[in-house]
Amino acid sequence: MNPVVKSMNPVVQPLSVEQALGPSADKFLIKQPTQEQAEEAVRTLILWAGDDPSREGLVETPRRVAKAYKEFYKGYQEDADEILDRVFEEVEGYRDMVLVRDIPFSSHCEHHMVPFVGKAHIGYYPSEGVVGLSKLARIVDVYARRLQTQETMTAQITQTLERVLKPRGVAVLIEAEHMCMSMRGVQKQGSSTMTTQYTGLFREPAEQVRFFTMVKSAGL
Ligand SMILES: Nc1nc2c(ncn2[C@@H]2O[C@H](COP(=O)(O)OP(=O)(O)OP(=O)(O)O)[C@@H](O)[C@H]2O)c(=O)[nH]1
Ligand SMILES: [Zn+2]
Repeated sequence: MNPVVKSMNPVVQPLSVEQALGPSADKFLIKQPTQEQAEEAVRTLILWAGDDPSREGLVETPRRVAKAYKEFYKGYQEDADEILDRVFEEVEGYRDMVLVRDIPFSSHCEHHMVPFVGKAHIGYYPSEGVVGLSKLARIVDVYARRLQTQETMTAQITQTLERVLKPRGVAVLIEAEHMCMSMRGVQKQGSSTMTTQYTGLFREPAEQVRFFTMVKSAGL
């Protein structure tokens, strides 16, 4: 039986998309709803699920969900180009591939807002210096913590490295499991999706083989 749902606060209404977007559809001009409006939207979804947002176990949930959203989607507040603004040039002429593999990430697909979780592997051939290794992992998080598809995320990471570092080549491989395919819908647990994007030297098939072999070779 459905729980009895008490009336909700009539004053706070969730912001409509039109209100949030204003006259422009430019996503960077989106007016952020207030915390209260975000919490009200969560209450609406709890009702939609069929539960009572005013019962004890759920009464704090809208506040927690709003807080969690700040974390899940903090990439909108971050600028990937700024993260890469420091290049180390004193590397004794090192010019071979730099590969950071097995960078774990969790993201949310833009179609269902359900998690997809996996690993990113990033390789590049430096031109005028190298970038801090942790910065590559930070770039992954900037895009993972937004709504998008795995393909978009792969392309965005590649384009950012290409634009800012101007390397001789970039290779990005992402493998992930999409909860929208395992927890719901077609319900295929364990299937994974791989996406790749290559630029510069990595357009050569032999370089792609080398990259893939290094990604999949035995670890430490
Ligand atoms: N290409 C791509 N598709 C994705 C990604 N994340 C989720 N999807 C897919 O997005 C599609 C959305 O399809 P729709 O038919 O519009 O939505 P749906 O009725 O929920 O589809 P089902 O998941 O098949 O139930 C699904 O096939 C998902 O598997 C992604 O990162 N990349
Ligand atoms: Zn999905």
